[in-house]
Amino acid sequence: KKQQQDVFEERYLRFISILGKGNFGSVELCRYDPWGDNTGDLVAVKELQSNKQATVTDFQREIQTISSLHCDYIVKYKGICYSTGRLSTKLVMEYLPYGSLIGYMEKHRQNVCTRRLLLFASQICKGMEYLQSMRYVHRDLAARNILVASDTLVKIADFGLTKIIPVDKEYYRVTQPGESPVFWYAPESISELKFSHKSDIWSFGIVLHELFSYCDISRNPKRLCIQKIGSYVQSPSMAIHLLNLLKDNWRLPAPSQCPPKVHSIMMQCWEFNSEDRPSFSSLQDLIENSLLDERE
Ligand SMILES: C[C@H](Nc1nc(-c2c[nH]c3ncc(Cl)cc23)ncc1F)C(=O)NCC(F)(F)F
Repeated sequence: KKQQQDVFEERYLRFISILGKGNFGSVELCRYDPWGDNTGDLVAVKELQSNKQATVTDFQREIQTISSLHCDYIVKYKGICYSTGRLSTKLVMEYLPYGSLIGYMEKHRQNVCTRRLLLFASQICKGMEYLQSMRYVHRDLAARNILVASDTLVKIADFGLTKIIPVDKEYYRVTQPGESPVFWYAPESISELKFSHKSDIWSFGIVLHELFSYCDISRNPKRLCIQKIGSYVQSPSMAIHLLNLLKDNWRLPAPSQCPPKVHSIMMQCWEFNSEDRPSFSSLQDLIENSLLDERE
């Protein structure tokens, strides 16, 4: 069942640095160096922080999910490492040296043009189209979960909240509200905890807004919503306030210098009724069409 290259021996995993902390795990930069001469590959190793049973099964599901995905626009699974000491499993993935999209934008925003933003958008859309073809709902699509592989390639990562849509249904209903901030959630996810390909589309619209805001922290979705609602409001009533705003047809304001066609794509992703939202394949065409405009 586990091909040989899937198993990484812990004694050859050399810790280098902490890359970041996710929902319930942390990701470390390591070198897998069986020859002990620093010629081994750099890898990203995710391990569970807390060993609460719920998260162990969630982590097993995350490993199951990412190991089943084979797409240029999704971070690659490399294998697992059975940590004897910690009695835990570690997830070994490819290491993307350009880091998170948010960090990349902070550093390079001056020379990222509209065409490159649209290229990144179209790659995320292709990754999501593939995910949908496997009947997965990501449920946490956000710029913080996009990695940069090179100046011209981004990949979707972090499948900690990803679920499979049952064959007889169009959506997945979670039992308790998740950790992910509601500012990326479709209305039906806030009000009924329903997640579907169409709720991923809503989140894609939010990611488009983040891209065209160059992931500027001062204008991120959470900040803009809280400014509108009032910072005195605490969650969970924050969710209700946001839901009422969305019902009243308030939406995130267009980012400055955002091409009108791109803003119109965001607005289509943010149709209140999920069936009025575009599919990832039609989104692909809308983005390619905007890309053509940018060429003229
Ligand atoms: C918790 C971890 N956080 C971070 N990871 C990296 C990173 C660089 N290069 C990487 N290569 C492979 C991986 Cl899996 C991560 C990184 N950089 C900064 C981080 F804060 C993470 O997984 N974040 C989700 C996502 F990967 F989508 F960004």
